[in-house]
Amino acid sequence: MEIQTIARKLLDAELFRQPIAPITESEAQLTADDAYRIQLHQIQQKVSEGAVVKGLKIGLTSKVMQEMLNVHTPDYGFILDSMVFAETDGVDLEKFIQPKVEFEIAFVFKKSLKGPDVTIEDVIDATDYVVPSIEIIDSRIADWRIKFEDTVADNGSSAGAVLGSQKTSLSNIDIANIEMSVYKNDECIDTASSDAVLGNPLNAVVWLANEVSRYDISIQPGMFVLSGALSKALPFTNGDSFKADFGELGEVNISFQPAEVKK
Ligand SMILES: C=C/C=C(\O)C(=O)O
Repeated sequence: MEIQTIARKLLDAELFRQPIAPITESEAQLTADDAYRIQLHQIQQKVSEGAVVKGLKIGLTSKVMQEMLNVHTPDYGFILDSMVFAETDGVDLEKFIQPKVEFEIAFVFKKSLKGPDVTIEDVIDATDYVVPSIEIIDSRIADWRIKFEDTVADNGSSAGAVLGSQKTSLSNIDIANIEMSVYKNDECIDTASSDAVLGNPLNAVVWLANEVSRYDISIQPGMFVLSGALSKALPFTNGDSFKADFGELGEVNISFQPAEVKK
């Protein structure tokens, strides 16, 4: 099947909230390169319709997430303006198919980063500040039955991002040693450390900047990058709220509520 045809199926799955069978079931020969081209085709389609790329997400950078989804290679996807929510928004579950939330560190850039030879020093130099963040992931593939190529083609299973308000310069912290506690409806339900992300979230950004350069993509000033989840992705229902407390980085909040109860 053609790249454009598979991209259209995924776009329709998202639009009509009707998940499709794993692409890898019918397209056993699909390569990682094919999958990234399917992803890019959808993003280019949305951009041609007016969407704006605000950032990128890195996925599958922690052991807990790799084990949870049985996919053991990091990947990435794009975050568009329509996917960015404010902490105060009250996100409606009905927008998604089978969503989960993840807690991550977001890097916001003041300089561009263009691979293929990006180093940790380049990332530190290009970073304006970091903020705590939440990613909403969702799968347009039925029951999350994803292989690596399925989630890549499906924009890294991304569906939304929330950035916290506290901005911290990398020079003021040890980004590889940030402790995080996750609260669901005010109860602490998980903890993790930032070194869960490839040993240091900076490694994840280096990886991303070099990977995207294969497609002539660079990280631009003003864009943000989500590091990948520190801890396990969590399901939720309308009425749930989450807080992730990242200690000296501050906290980030999200609540889910149906559109009709929004103020
Ligand atoms: C399938 C998505 C995984 C992530 O977003 C992650 O590990 O952060």
